[in-house]
Amino acid sequence: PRAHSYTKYNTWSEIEAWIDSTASANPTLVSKQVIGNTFEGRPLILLKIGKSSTSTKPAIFMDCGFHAREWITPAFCQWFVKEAVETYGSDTEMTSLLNDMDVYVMPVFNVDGYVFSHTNNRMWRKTRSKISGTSCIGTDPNRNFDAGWCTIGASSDPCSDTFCGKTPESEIETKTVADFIRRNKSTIKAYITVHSYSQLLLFPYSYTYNLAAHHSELLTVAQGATAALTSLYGTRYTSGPGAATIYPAAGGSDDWAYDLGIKYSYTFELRDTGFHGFLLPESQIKPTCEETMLAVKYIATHVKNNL
Ligand SMILES: NCCCCC[C@@H](C[SeH])C(=O)O
Ligand SMILES: [Zn+2]
Ligand SMILES: [Zn+2]
Ligand SMILES: [Zn+2]
Repeated sequence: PRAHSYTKYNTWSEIEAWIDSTASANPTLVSKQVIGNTFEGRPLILLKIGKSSTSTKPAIFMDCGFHAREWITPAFCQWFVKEAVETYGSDTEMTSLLNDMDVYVMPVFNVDGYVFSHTNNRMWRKTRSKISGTSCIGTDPNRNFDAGWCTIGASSDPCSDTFCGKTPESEIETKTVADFIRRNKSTIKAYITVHSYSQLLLFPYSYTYNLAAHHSELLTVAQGATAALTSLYGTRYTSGPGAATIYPAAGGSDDWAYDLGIKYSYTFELRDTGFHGFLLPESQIKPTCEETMLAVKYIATHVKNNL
């Protein structure tokens, strides 16, 4: 049977096994939490990364695999965890980050969709929920959050790839993560959601063209993060508010987190700009993850320094 590798697109079962082995191999830095189940009954799993402490530390929440076909994103979340456990104690930035904060990493948000994209349809995007009254399957989880829900850049057609759902948080995956973040909103200082592709670093709002209250700080931090990213291999990124930078899109997790009071809320669109698109070759996993680490560490360090 295939083994887990940080430089290949692992199957869900390989990722699940990796989660368990990583947590058990690093008991003082890593703990596993199952926070719920998907529509098809798979576990929704968080890894809590940070120097274990009896007191509650401020935290960052990062998720990958929102959209099934965006395979580079679970690869990045796995890479982040690898870098954290490997460089804690040697890399000063990572060490002070994990001493002072916790990072909740959700390697795969849309587990059912990720499995389906491996077994049936590589280009699948949505969840795999059954919707009453139609044979069409699934909701776009990034249109399903209660943030300007279904007002713009989303569809009320269940057969659309941007179907917003029958109601906000109709998807059990959305509700489970929203509940977790609501429960922990006093400690969660930043929300990062990792998508592909387009090479963008986006921040609120996408449900309106109005600028966020913290627009200037969010832009400055995004520009610093993308400059750090570009410094490694020259990969060019664009930063900006979602509506104007990519397209208007209501119901997004980033807008929802921001309006909940989590100021540092970012959406990444990783490599590339369309040559391979969602089918990014495995040869680009390492460089993509290495450069993205620089951007995520930049944001995390800014958050830590501005607690
Ligand atoms: N909250 C919307 C952020 C901008 C759009 C992000 C992309 C990722 Se594939 C989308 O959900 O269409
Ligand atoms: Zn996406
Ligand atoms: Zn995308
Ligand atoms: Zn190529």
